[in-house]
Amino acid sequence: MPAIRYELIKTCKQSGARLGRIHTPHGSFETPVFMPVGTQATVKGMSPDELKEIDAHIILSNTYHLFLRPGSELVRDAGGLHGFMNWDRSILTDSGGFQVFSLSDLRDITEEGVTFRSHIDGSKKFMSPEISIKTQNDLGADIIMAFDECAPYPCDFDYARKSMEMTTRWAKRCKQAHARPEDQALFGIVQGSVYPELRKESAKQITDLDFPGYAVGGLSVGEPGEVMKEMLEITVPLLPADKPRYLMGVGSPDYLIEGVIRGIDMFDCVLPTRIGRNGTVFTSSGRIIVRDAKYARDFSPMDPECDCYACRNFTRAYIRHLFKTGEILGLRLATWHNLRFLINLMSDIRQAIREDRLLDFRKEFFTRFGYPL
Ligand SMILES: N#Cc1ccc(CCNc2nc3cc4nc(N)[nH]c(=O)c4cc3[nH]2)cc1
Ligand SMILES: [Zn+2]
Repeated sequence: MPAIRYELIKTCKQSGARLGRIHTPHGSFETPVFMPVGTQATVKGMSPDELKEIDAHIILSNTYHLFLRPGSELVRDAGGLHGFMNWDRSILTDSGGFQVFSLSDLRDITEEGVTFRSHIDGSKKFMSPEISIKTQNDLGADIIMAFDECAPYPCDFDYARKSMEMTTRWAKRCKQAHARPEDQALFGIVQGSVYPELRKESAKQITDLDFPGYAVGGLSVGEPGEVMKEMLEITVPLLPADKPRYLMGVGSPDYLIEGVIRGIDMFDCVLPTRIGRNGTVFTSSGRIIVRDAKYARDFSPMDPECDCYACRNFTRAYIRHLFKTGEILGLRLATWHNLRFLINLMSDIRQAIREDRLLDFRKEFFTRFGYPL
């Protein structure tokens, strides 16, 4: 009995996008879905009850951070991530590959694994496919990710090829090391940088290993948006239609819509929570920097069309005041709203798929939000 089951409900006649449902040991949820990021076993500024209030059904946490602090054995002994953070819905953990490359320095990558210095205290650490999987087995997430190398952008073809082939060898080692495939679904990750031939090869090599779901990695790393879309158009059709497809690190409204149109079911990104903490919020007519002086006497909600707690109870003037005075509630309300905005966007996208009008929805949304068509 596999740990998760993907149910394909409908394909949009206008765009080819999919409406689905993923069933996990901690509940099921509709797709396409946006996953709030809770890097260190907490979505910054949000309690589990508040995440449920905004209708979040799956959150992401990071192996790299929890491996360094507090350590996966402590989390295991606390009842895994679900017990430790008291979240009884679904969790996905990233494998640490990307974070090692993006957060720590003094790295040494070998076939065996990666030696790096902790970004916390500079101490020398080592992570391998086996250590990543053992850590994720301890953390107990419903969906875990293969330990991969996310090639830097840009990189030359030869580096990308060598890196992609090592990621495939590492993926095999992850499958072998995985202790509980019936409880935790291990997703493979397709690499290949921005080279079509390598993307096709990686998709074949990774899908030949037969995982319960697949991620498109190596994107949202600084490449032009057009290149990301091209890589999706090449890669996604090579992934099995009866398994979830997850685009890692993507979360701006335009690329959520573009990714769904190209067959992606799952997304995660720190964008809504990170820019929220800096006072930038989404509204139906584009982003606003709510801490700007122009909102000092603006007694309207952040987004008049939003149903969230922050927009129903507070004004831009008040939230600007909270940011200007460094009050924690400001960060929380902006985070709360940005997450609810993206969760509502995914709900609108799912409804557009049901009604076979996702391309029309894109046009309407891009026009109102101020994106170029
Ligand atoms: N604010 C903000 C903000 C900060 C960073 C980003 C880029 C996130 N992009 C990204 N995350 C990723 C995670 C990943 N994890 C793994 N294991 N492998 C990847 O190739 C990978 C690729 C990614 N690309 C986007 C927005
Ligand atoms: Zn709101």
